[in-house]
Amino acid sequence: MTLPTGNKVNIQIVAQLLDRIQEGIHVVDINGHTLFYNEKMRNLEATEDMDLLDKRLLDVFRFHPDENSTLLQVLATKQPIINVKQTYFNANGIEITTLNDSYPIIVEGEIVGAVEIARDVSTKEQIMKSPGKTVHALSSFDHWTGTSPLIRDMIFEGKKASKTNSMILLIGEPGCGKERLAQSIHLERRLSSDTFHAIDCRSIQGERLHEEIFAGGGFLSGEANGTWFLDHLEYMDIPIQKRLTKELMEWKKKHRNVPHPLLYPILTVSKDPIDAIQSGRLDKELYYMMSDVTIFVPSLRQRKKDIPAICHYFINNFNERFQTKIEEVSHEVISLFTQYEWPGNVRELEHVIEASMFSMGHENILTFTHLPHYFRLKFSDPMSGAPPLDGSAFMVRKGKASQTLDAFLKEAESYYIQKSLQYHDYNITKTADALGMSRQNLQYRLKKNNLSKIKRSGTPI
Ligand SMILES: Nc1ncnc2c1ncn2[C@@H]1O[C@H](COP(=O)(O)OP(=O)(O)OP(=O)(O)O)[C@@H](O)[C@H]1O
Repeated sequence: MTLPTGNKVNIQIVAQLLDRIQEGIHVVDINGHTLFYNEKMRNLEATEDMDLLDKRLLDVFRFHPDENSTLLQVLATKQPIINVKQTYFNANGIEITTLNDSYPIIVEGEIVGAVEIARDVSTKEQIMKSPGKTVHALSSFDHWTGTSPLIRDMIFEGKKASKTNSMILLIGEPGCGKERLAQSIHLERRLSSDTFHAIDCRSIQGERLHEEIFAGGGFLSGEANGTWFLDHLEYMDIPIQKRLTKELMEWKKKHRNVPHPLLYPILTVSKDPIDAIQSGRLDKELYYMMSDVTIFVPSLRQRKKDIPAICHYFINNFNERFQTKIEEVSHEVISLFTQYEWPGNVRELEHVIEASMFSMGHENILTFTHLPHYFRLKFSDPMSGAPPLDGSAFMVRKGKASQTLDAFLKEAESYYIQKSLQYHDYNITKTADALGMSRQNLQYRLKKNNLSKIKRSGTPI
């Protein structure tokens, strides 16, 4: 049978082809509205379950640390922007690093839109940040920051588990401290530091992972000793999970009554295991076999009370590393941190503190203005008295009849101008430049949208 032809069919063919490739593709029209978003981009941003048509403007607002959206810049300058590295936390709290190329789309000499091509380099980035598998500076239970009941329970469970020889399953969201807990259990068992081996199934897959686990010297080779920390099982291919289940069952039978086994497996899942089983990412047998001793590591949002102590801990660490003398985080920032949901958990907080301290001069108190731009955009300046700018507030309103497109676009314009002003520290010239309009035009729109009184702490615009 020959392929049917026609524009509609051609578009479908191209869309299906683009869904099969390993680069994320995002195409916007001249107004910055999303026209196309391929499968890989949805995976990267963890937006698989979202109706992107409802999220168009939020896609456009996906600003990254210290950078404006490259797609919007290409629309404004009509010039390609190549090889821009962007690191951010996606909707599932996973840290993603991409290398992006953005190009204008030109039709008959006119720019009609822009395309972003994102190469996922997260795995390489993680390997560069943590070379080698053996960790030397391990954290013990004495170094856990936080006193909230959930953390105290977790430490209690961790110490209890370390008195057994059982295999241990840790469940918790990305960045909440599962590896840190595994290290503490390892040290509590009085095993030597250099026998803590970590295998991250997120960065090692296929044949290599198979070798790490089953080949000579590997985890289940019978020659290994110490703690084997097998991280993110839900990323392991199902056939490897099935083989692992069989071999771990054997291991359990053999070691049930051995007082000092050579091997202590600690495994992790960073998703709800029942969801992971239902979505075909976790083998049911493996889960039931390894869940005799299960410890839940709380997310940061479940223990917000610990945020000030964790900030203090990171400030001390980075002071030592950067030779700085930052003393504290302002009350306003602590209050914003407490409102925020932290999808990337303690690791995300660590990144925010690190980036903020990097941007500080001789000040000794970390305030709102030091926070990374992408993070500030999530809130309004606590000093300005303006209400927080929440995209969903105008995008989705329960119980409100749908409005005309015209009314919606007016609201969207007002929202976007406010966001841009905030991003550019309320500087009219920079905001007008970024929006691709003259100062006069921006001032007219501020007036029209009743925004001319918006200002940053005491500075009239
Ligand atoms: N209670 C804590 N006090 C201080 N630092 C912490 C605490 N919990 C976690 N961290 C730090 O947060 C970062 C993330 O922790 P860790 O790597 O253990 O998380 P994880 O749950 O294993 O993450 P992932 O699932 O992404 O591998 C590390 O730098 C760790 O040292």
